Amino acid sequence: MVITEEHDSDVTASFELHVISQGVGNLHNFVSVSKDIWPWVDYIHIREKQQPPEQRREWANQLYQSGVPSDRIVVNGVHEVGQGEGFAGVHWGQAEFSQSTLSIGDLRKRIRIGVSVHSVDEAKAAEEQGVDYVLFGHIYNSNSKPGIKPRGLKQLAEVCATVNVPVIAIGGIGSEHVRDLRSAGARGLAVISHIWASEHPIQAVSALKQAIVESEG
Ligand SMILES: Cc1nc(C(=O)O)sc1CCOP(=O)(O)O
Repeated sequence: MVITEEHDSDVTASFELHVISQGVGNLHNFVSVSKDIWPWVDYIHIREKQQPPEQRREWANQLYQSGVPSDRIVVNGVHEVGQGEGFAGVHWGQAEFSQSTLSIGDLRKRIRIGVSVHSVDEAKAAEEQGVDYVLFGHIYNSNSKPGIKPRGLKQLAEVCATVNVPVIAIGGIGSEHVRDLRSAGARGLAVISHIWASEHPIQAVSALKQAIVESEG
C-alpha cells in the first residue's frame, strides 16, 4: 500500500508514532510541518527543554490554533501538569520524574503522563508510580545523544518483558527499524531527527507510518 499525502492519512495502526520537537527556533517551520503531518502521528511532543514552561505551552497553543487536534499534542515538563490539561498529556524527563514530589497517581486522573527511562529499574520505578507509558532509549546511535553508547534492541526487549505499561522506543530510529522494534515488544516509536533533519519531513512521516502499517499483523 502507498500512503500519499492526500489520501489514506487516517489509516490506523496499533503501534504508536510520536514525533518530538527539536529546536523550535524556527517556529513557523515547526507549526507548518506539524499541521501537515498530524494525521499520521499519534502524538506531537513540544520538548524544548531549554525554554521556559510558558513558552512550551504557547507553542502547544499555536499548534492547536493551526489545526493540530489537542489530543495529539503533548507538552514536556513537570511544570505543565496543570497547564497540560486540555492537551493529550505531559511527558517528563527522568530527572524531573525522580526528583518530583508530585504524586503521579493523583495527577493521572487528570492527565496522561509519560516518563523517559534508560534502564529496566527506571522503567519499573515509573510503572510503580502509575505512569501511562515509558519512553526507552536510546536504541540506536543518535546525533541527538552524541557520545553516549546506544542501549540497543536487547535492553529494549528486557524492558518490554519486565513492565506492563507500553514501552515507546526512541533514539536513532527510522522506517527500517519498525519491525525489529515491534519484535522486541515495543508498543510504539518516537523520532526527532528522522523528521526534522529531513529535507522532506512530510514524506519522512508518511513513509514511517507506511512502515508501521505494513508491519501490522
Ligand atoms: C529525546 C531523546 N531521548 C532519548 C532517550 O534515550 O531518552 S534519545 C532522544 C533523542 C532521539 O532523537 P533522534 O530521533 O534524533 O535519534
